[in-house]
Amino acid sequence: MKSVEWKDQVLHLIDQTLLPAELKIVECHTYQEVADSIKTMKVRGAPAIGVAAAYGLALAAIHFAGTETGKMIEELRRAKEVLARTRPTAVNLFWALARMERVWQDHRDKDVKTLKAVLENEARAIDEEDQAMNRRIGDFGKELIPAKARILTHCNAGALATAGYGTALGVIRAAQEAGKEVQVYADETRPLLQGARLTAWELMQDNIPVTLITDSMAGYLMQQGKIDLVIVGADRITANGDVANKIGTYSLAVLANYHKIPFCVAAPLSTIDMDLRTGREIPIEERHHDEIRRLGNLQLAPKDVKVYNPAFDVTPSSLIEAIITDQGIVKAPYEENLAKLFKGAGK
Ligand SMILES: CSC[C@H]1O[C@H](OP(=O)(O)O)[C@H](O)[C@@H]1O
Repeated sequence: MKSVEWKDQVLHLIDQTLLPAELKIVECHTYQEVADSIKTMKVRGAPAIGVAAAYGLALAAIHFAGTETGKMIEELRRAKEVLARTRPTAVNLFWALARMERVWQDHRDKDVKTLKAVLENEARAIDEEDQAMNRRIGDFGKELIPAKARILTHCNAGALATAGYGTALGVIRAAQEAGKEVQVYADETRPLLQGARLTAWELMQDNIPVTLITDSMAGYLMQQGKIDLVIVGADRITANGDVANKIGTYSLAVLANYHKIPFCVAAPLSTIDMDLRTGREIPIEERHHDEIRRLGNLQLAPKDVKVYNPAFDVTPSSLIEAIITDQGIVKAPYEENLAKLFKGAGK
């Protein structure tokens, strides 16, 4: 399953706002259409957002009509600003944009045709590398999964949230592929229901046993001894191991800690922001109030009720058992061990 697919210089996206009722592919021919798809959550999930943005810049390059490289770079800078303003929390977006900018800076003395080609190739590389990273995350992470495991996950950190295979769901896939007996509890993940709409759908496509629960049930399942492990994705991890992820993640981490259940995070290195020392510095996206007041056409609350709608929260590294990355499993002390990981990866 490819949430983002580059075919004939057009970006094809699964419109995730329509799942599970409808599997519809939308085409993006311009970087503006990519930016709109990110803002409106047609494509979502930190790695998928980064890959889509990279292809957005490839589209900006391909559709540049001029002949001067300098003018083309000006257009690319404009496209980068538009894409950077779509969503503030997932660092993969800014990581991908910065990587694409390094490519056009390194080739600023080349002709327009060459620059178009190298940028398209770089976006493809980011796509392919993300898929490979997720497989490695799965390979490392499956070692943490017991032979028979009841796993709780939050939101969607699967193939739909990445270039393929998934991060948290990639670990679950790899564990099942290794013959482990996994059973997943997916909480619905209000307000946009990525768990109910996307994770439940995605796991059922792969015949991975999944039970849907409401967000408020997680504590009760833990209290009943029905959860062996919690595993989630991430949108940004800071140098000390604090993790920004979908709103509700912090609550799960506190509950898991209270019940002495391992709480693990799966993410590629492109989600780790070593420029931020702690989670307090992570910009948290606040989304439209109607996402809470309404559910599609259903008015759930008074039209003018006051709303607070942060899309993410920050889990302190003290509540995290392990961060599973494409370069290996990291445990506390996170500041020291994440720095070692980056050094080892030559980053
Ligand atoms: C594999 S990272 C997925 C990450 O992104 C989700 O947020 P959103 O659906 O708003 O893009 C959520 O935080 C997931 O854990």
